[in-house]
Amino acid sequence: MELVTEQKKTSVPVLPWMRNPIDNSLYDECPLNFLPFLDPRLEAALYDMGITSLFPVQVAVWQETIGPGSFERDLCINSPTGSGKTLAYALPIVQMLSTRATKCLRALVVLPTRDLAVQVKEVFASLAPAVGLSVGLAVGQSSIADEISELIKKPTPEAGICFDSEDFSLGLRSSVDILVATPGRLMDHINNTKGFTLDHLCYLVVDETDRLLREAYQSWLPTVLQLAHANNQSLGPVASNTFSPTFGSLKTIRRFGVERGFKAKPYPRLVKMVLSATLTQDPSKLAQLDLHHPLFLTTGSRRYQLPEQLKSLKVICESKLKPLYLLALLETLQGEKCIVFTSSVESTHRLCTLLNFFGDQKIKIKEYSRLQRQTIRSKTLRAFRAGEIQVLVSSDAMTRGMDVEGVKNVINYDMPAYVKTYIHRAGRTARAGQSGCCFTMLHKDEVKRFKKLLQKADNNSCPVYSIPFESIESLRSTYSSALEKLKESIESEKHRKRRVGTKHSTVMKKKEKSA
Ligand SMILES: Nc1ncnc2c1ncn2[C@@H]1O[C@H](COP(=O)(O)OP(=O)(O)OP(=O)(O)O)[C@@H](O)[C@H]1O
Repeated sequence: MELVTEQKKTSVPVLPWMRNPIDNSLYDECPLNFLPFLDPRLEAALYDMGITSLFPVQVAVWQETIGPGSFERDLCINSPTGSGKTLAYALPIVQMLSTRATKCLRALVVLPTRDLAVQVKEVFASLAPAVGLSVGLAVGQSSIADEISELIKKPTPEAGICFDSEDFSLGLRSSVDILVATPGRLMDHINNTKGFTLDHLCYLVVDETDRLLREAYQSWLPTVLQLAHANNQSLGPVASNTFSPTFGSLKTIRRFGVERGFKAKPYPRLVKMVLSATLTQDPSKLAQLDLHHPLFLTTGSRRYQLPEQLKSLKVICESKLKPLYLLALLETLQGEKCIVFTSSVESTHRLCTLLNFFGDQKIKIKEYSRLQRQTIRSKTLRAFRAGEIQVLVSSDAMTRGMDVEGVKNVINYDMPAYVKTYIHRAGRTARAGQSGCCFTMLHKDEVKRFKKLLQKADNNSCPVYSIPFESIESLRSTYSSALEKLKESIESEKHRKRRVGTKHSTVMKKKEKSA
């Protein structure tokens, strides 16, 4: 079995352009006042964000975009969690678009989840207004009608002039220069929103690429590429004067990429930037992105890299006493901000309910999972950011990309099944050069498997973190009553669900009858 896996691993070819990457770690941090070509308005906006220098990956990307690289190649960026990938793409895109005279949708950033998109939009929103650009969000946070009115500007009818509906839709324009979207809502707008067009798109960012490529999401990627490609052709040297009547004399000039082996003939293209802390190397997956002469930027020589300031620790415990070990561990962490990961939404709910039945807690513990409504999730996240909640028990909804200041610890209540999951979960701490700990709770039978998993992230150091025996003993007396309460709570939830289900089906039957 092992042998087969090994053979499989070695038989996957690494794409030639991935063999000689640029190493981000060879760059030093660069103070803003030394960064070449940085627009002074953006420099001021960065200072306002509390940023005084750029991190290595940001300097490397700046070189390849605004610097001598000049956006000539598509960029594939593999860089550890918390290393600052968002600003690495946001800053050059905003700077490039700062000279645009007319508003239309030029940059599209796609992310896998709503919370992540909201977070990234905030980074753009801290920069873009400084140079007169607007940023929109298409994630389904508000109603589609509200979203459309944020994204599309209607023509203002002049006094005495009456538009018929066709004229009216011709006058629709984008209200935003940059759009941050999740694939589902993006497709809704592509398919249904009048005036929404990718005709003028110059930059496409696919963040958390490996996650987004795993899911087809109504073929969002081929659709975006096809729409952009169709426009590329209409923007070709011959047809470069043919533009959508919507924009009158407005011309969209894309970057002119020079394809090697293409007789150095320039042609307009959509610039792509794809990023992850665990970027796929699978040629068939990367082929979906249709990259132009891609340049690979990675950090260090290893495929996967954990943040430098991250300490990995393991807690060995008996399965049936695991909640007690967790509580005792949380006690030793003394209310520091902490995320506890479980393997499913159901176990997240059960564990969080159980922990709260222990009573007499000095720390506030809340659940965060896809089972919950978005409004509840957003409220929980806000409270966690504000420090009103100290512990989040989370399913993998929190695993990728989420950036919450001051998270000191991550606890894997259930051992992650894959190294990529370990990397993304652990990466919620030790961000932006800060220190942090990732504890993994293991039964002794899991220790060997976990060691192998960590080795894939080149981590051979994961000492045991001991929980004092007395701490466990002191919790035992409340354990059985907490378990009893959990059982009752789950039962009553089941009843409630059944009642709601019956009520719903009675209403449906009545409706059918009256129809
Ligand atoms: N140049 C900088 N100076 C100080 N802080 C920075 C800088 N760049 C980014 N940060 C901060 O670092 C944190 C991590 O950044 P970001 O979320 O972009 O990381 P990431 O590489 O995308 O991580 P992940 O892979 O987990 O998504 C954020 O809080 C961000 O504000």
